[in-house]
This record gives sequence, C-alpha cells and structure tokens, in this order.
Amino acid sequence: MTISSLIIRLEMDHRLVQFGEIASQVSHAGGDMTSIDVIRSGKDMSVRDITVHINDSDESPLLRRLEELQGTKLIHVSDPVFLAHLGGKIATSPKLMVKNRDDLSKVYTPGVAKVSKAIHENPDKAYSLTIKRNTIAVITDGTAVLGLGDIGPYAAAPVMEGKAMLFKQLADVDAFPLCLDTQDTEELIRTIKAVSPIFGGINLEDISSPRCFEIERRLVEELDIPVFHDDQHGTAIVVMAGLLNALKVTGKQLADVRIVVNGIGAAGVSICKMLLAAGASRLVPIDLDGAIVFGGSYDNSMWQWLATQPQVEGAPGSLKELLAGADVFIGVSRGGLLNSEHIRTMAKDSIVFAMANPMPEIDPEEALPHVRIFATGRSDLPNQINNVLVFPGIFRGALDCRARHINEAMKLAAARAIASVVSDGELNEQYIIPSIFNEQVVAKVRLAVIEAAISTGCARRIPPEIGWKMA
Ligand SMILES: NC(=O)C1=CN([C@@H]2O[C@H](COP(=O)(O)OP(=O)(O)OC[C@H]3O[C@@H](n4cnc5c(N)ncnc54)[C@H](O)[C@@H]3O)[C@@H](O)[C@H]2O)C=CC1
Ligand SMILES: CC(=O)C(=O)O
Ligand SMILES: [Mg+2]
Repeated sequence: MTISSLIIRLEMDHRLVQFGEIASQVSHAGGDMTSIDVIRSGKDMSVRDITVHINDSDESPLLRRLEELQGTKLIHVSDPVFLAHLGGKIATSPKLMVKNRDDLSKVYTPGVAKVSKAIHENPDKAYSLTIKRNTIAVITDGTAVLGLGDIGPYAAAPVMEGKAMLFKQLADVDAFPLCLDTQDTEELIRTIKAVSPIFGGINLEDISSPRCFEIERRLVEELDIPVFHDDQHGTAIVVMAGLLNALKVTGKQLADVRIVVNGIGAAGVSICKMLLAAGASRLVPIDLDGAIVFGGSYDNSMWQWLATQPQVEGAPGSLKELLAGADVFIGVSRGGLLNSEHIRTMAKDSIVFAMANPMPEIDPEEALPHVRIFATGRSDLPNQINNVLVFPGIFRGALDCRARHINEAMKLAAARAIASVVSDGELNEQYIIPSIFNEQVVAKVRLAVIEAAISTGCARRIPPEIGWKMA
C-alpha cells in the first residue's frame, strides 16, 4: 500500500457546511488530514487548503465525497510530489559575479585564453582550473528506471535530477544528469567517452542488464576517471552494510546463512558477487525462470559465472520452494511479487530486504509479522536500504583522492563504513542502517574510500588532512 499526500483547495459556504463535516468525510474515505491552511476567510465563505494523506488507490472516492458535499466547492487538487518537480529540481549557478569589463576579461575572453593554453600544455591542470575536479555525470539510457523498466530518457530525467541534487546536498559533489537517447551499447560507450573530458567521474544509472555490465567494463578500461554503475555497486555496498548489521542483531554468521537473491540483473549480480567475496557460502540466485544453479548453463555471461561458483546451490525450484528454510531474502526484482505464504517458511529470525522501487517485493504489513528484520528501499519506512547511502560519499572520496577507479577494496571499505555508523548500543531490528541524514555517513564513507584507494595504489592525490595523518 502506498500512502501519498494531496493538497485540496476547497471553498466553503459556512451557511451550508461546517468544517467538521469535511473532516468527517475525509476520515470516512480513509484519509488522514495533516494540515489546514486558511487561504481566504470571510463571514460566509472561506477558502482552505487541506493536506490529506491517503492510500494511492483511494483518491477518487474522497474527491467525489467532497464534491458532493453541499456548500463545498473543490477549486483544485495538487500533488506535492508534482509541485516539487515543477521546472526541474536543479540549476547551475556561477561561483563569481561578473560585474564589470575587468571581471569579464578575466572569466571570459581575453583572459580565459591564457587558462586554456595552460591546460593545453598540461591537461592535468583541468583538475585545478575547471569544474572537472568536483563534477560528475549521472548518465542513463532510461532502460531500467527504478523498477519501472524501459521508460526512456525523458521519463528517466526526474530520477537523474534527484540523484544529482542528492550528490550536491549530501556530499557537495556537482552532478549533471545526462539522459541519452540511444540503447545501442557501442553508441552509449562512444557518447559517454566523448562527453567525459569535463567530468571527474561517471555515475551510470538505471541501464538495463546485461548491457550495463559490458558498458561499465569498457568505460572502466577506456577512461581514466572513476566509472561506477550505481545500481550494481552502490546497491551491493548498501546491502552488505545492512546485512552485516542485521546478522549482528540475529546472532548469525555470513558464512552460515542461506541467502536467496531474487532478480539477477544489475543490482542482483553485483550483490551476489559482493556476498561471495565477503564469505557467503550458501547462495540461491533466482530470476524469472527460477534458480540459477551451480553447474547450469546460461547465455547471460554473469549468470554463467555464478553457475561456476561452488557456493551457489545446485537445486532448482520456484521462489516459494527455495525460500523455505532461507535465512535471508534480498529482493532487487519487481514490486509485489511475494505474500506471507512465501516468507512464513523461512528460517527463524529471518531477514528480508525487499528493495524494489518504488514498490517493495512484499507489502511491509504482510511481511512484518513473519520476519525478524525487514528493510525496503523507501524513505517513508524504517531501515531504508538504498544506494543513496553510498553514491554521495563514494564519489566524494574518489574525487578528493582523484582515484583512477573505484575498486573492490574501496567498495568493501564503504560498506563497512556505513555499517559502523550504527553503534552496537544503537543496533536493533528497526535500526540496522543509518539514515541518509546522519552526517556521519558521507564523512565515514569518504574517509574509508580514500584510505582504501591509497592503500591499493588507486589514488592519484593524497588529500592534505590524510597526508598529515599518514606522516
Ligand atoms: N533500494 C535500492 O537502493 C535499489 C533498488 N533497486 C531496485 O531493484 C530492482 C532491479 O533493479 P536493477 O537490477 O537495476 O534492474 P535490472 O532490470 O537490471 O534487473 C532486474 C532483474 O529482475 C528480474 N526480474 C523481474 N521480475 C522478476 C520476478 N518476478 N522474479 C525474479 N526476477 C525478476 C529481471 O529478469 C532482471 O534480471 C528495481 O526495482 C530497482 O528499483 C535497484 C537498485 C538500487
Ligand atoms: C535506488 C535506485 O537506484 C533504483 O531503484 O534504481
Ligand atoms: Mg537506480
């Protein structure tokens, strides 16, 4: 069930209707009135904005009730989510004001030519004299947007703008959304390489699998700035962080638990890889056609790789069958696939991360009575396991140490850093993962990533405060 809010502007004729009647209609329609603003007030007539939280599917009966109520006139209904998107969510802003001809000749021609020549002679100067050192691109082709699928580059833009604003607000990284109108692997690679000179890093986003693996691999090989497919690695890192803490709460060990991962696409493949690298020994990857089994044969090269890993179980079966006795379920597939019948047969103290967006694989109300720990990707529920906990800090760290790549050591360090924000004293079923608004998250991820980059020889610069620590 999704709760959303509406702002309803109503005109009331006080001779015919009392506000209490309106409140009662809202409540009868299943709405929860959360605020009232008086827009105009008169002796007989007034206009008010009422904000109502309502189950998504129940909006029209509520509006009908209000329209039919004698003495009320519905002026308009607005959705705060749409209002927040009017005109887009980000803008560029200059760092200096150009107030006179002297300023103009410094920031533009003729002064700028001197700077261009300096960069031409030494391209490294792009990092000190342009936006490169603090700017990344958030790039998509719109083929796997959240769990909405192939909705194209225009419809993908609000998500990319959202990521860009979070990069800026949470980690002061300037991020620019690029929504590309091609789904051709070679054309995407060529285009991303062609736009790369101005950027210090590339965050690939919502590009469908298996194309995303090849696109990322090639870009990592062919560019000298970090390229990071957020849906793969950001998601794997935050899952790892959440799982490390969830296992602490349940007193289980990663090496012992049986883990079902549902949806072996961009996120699922990377989660499986990271779990295996961290010591998981009983893994059950499942996609649309059932389990990917040890010894099986698959066209998808990543699935084929999984099928050669001895920790991957060999028994085929449906999702429901394979969930019986599992300790952990990680869903990165599609919303609303499971019900309580699927998860009630899981092992005692089960852990369920239902991370499909915007709807989790199982309704929280249905899951909660049957699991010890429950998490989703959503910000309106406790335990939000979302890659937003990762991408701001990981790029902050990578940019600050001018990392060539974001390697496995940096990813594991980021996972441990996120997990460490929740202290042992704070850890409980409802709090296995810190909030994104906890300022320690970006700071700790940044530091851990820089240290891991330095120790693995991936850093091209040592930030002054770290150099001082190392001396
Ligand atoms: N909470 C978070 O931070 C994140 C959540 N996600 C969510 O995970 C989901 C998948 O994202 P991506 O891996 O980027 O997409 P993707 O398109 O690369 O992979 C999705 C995979 O799920 C499989 N799938 C679809 N329906 C299925 C079903 N009924 N049973 C089993 N497998 C099924 C598809 O065949 C595909 O292999 C989306 O809903 C996305 O919103 C993705 C990244 C981060
Ligand atoms: C959170 C995210 O990146 C996704 O759902 O695709
Ligand atoms: Mg994504």
